[in-house]
Amino acid sequence: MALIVQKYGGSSVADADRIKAVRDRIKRTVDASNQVVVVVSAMGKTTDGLVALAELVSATPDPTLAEIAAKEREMDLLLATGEQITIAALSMALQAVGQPAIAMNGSQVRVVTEPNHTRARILYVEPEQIRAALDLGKVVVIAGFQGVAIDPATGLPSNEITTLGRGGSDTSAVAIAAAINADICEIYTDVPGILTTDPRIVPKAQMLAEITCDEMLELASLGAKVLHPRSVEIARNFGVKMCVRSSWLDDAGTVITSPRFGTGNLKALEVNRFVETVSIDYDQVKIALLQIPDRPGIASQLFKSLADQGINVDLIIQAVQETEGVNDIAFTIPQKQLQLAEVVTRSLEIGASLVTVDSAIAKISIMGVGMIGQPGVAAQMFTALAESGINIQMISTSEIKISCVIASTDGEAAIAAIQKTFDVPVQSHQACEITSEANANISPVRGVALDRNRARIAVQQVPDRPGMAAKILEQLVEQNISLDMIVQSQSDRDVNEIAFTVAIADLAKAETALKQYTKALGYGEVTCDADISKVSIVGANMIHQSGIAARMFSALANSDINIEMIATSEIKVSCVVRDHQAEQALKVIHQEFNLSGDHEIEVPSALKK
Ligand SMILES: Nc1ncnc2c1ncn2[C@@H]1O[C@H](COP(=O)(O)OP(=O)(O)O)[C@@H](O)[C@H]1O
Ligand SMILES: N[C@@H](CC(=O)OP(=O)(O)O)C(=O)O
Repeated sequence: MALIVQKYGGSSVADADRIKAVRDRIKRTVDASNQVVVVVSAMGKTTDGLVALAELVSATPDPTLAEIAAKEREMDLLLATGEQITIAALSMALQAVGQPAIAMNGSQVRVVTEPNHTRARILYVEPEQIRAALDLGKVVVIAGFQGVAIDPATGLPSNEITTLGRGGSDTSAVAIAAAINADICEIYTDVPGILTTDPRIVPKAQMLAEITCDEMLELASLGAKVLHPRSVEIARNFGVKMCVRSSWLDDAGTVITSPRFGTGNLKALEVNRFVETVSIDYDQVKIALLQIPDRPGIASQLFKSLADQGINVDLIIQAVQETEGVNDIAFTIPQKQLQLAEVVTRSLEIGASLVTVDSAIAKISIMGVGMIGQPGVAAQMFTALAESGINIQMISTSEIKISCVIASTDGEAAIAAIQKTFDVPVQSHQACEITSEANANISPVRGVALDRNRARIAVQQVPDRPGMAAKILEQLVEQNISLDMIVQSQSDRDVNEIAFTVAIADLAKAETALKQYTKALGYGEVTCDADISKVSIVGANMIHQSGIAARMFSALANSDINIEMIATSEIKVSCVVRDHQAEQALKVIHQEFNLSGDHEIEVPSALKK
């Protein structure tokens, strides 16, 4: 007998017929001698409807931060009703066919969360009531996406309802699976599994039989909404076996593979150690091209020429410039390839006003899956460096890694400062091999993701001195705003631009918070742009092959799509493009890496509209 958690998303329980179909699958699973815990989302687009209702009755122009915060408690009460409808209906449906079942909402189970409304993290899940109901032969049907806040004064659960953030019921399911030590957590949705990209945009996207947690984390956090990234993080930390399947089909789906056994603390499910290691790499040189024309094809020409010479580019950063029509691009490469890279870069006629080379640099990185959605971690890192008087020259972030380029003479002090702040071991840096034979056959790009829910904020004329990045981020951390793709441009002046992307929903709050401190912190204009999208490629094997980013940039350039921001990590490359070109961007990149299969994927919930 296996203990199985099955999660059904909104599309799988959208109406009475779908609820009955789900009921039948659950019954079959129980009849095959398994114990089943079911986690469900709100029916269809119910949550969207509730959000729209809140907007209709309470929207105010230019809300203050206090007004935004005041609404969040009621918002949670409202949104939590969606899942409550589904649990009651599904439990009744099961009982009607003779299957004992009990419906429980997040506070009845005691899915205990931080006291943060609208995006609470799960602290722990009490397993006792679930186990007791299972022992009575019942199917336990639990509302996903919601919990009950801890009371910080007593350390006990309060009566305050919280929600986990949009898409959060995958996270509820995996957290519950970890807490009850389930054999597997199955995520049922409207596609056959994880595909190379969203089949609603590229119908011939291909199924992946397996995907690693690391790849899935990046894909999910870069916009593949099929899984909530925090659910993958918990699966990885706790060694929860996980798969994604269609609730319309009996196909096996995609298995999410985890490289290690779980070591997490069940009393701090989503608030484990955020940062796992720190590493420093002195074998890097920074090349910056300043004030190059902002038009399609520039990045592609540059990185293609470097790739043609076998130069393995590590960090690439392209940031926004205060001057219209020009950009700065900076990148790092291994020391031994400097001479060649310099010749290539200087011989290109792409109109850079200046090419600078700095070989006295080091790249310091912190890593950890727990960093996802934790706005405070980057700020803590930048503060640790600032307090030691260390200036950050370049920043690049991914969901699970933050890298800063600093002067190599600051290397030891930087490691000491970060170890003190995060209490983490130093991981020796492993230089990456260029195209090893063993890896040559595995596709370097496994998936392409699009995130249309992001907006870009650029803070201009930031004084180039220690502590500025940290101070800027702290304003956002205070508002609990998660940001990603933080890029700080290289500059020949004594000011930098710091740009990042935030969820569109957080844009007004972020803008208000940052504008409040313009004078006090001495930076220039804060500009916001909600008309952008982020398109990314992901693949664990990318690091072993040079020229992958160049191919992505070329595909975009050939379609006349301008790249407005670039950020890379070992396993992903992300580009910001204009929103109206976003789908086209995704399609041409998917095609460039030959990711399409030979038949079209059906998305049953999309057909119904
Ligand atoms: N790489 C991908 N693989 C599979 N589905 C994807 C991918 N990227 C985006 N999607 C989208 O995710 C959708 C499933 O997520 P979601 O709508 O949240 O499902 P549910 O209703 O089950 O919670 C799919 O219908 C598909 O359009
Ligand atoms: N109903 C919530 C939670 C959720 O996870 O939904 P779904 O599984 O349908 O993405 C939302 O729409 O955000």
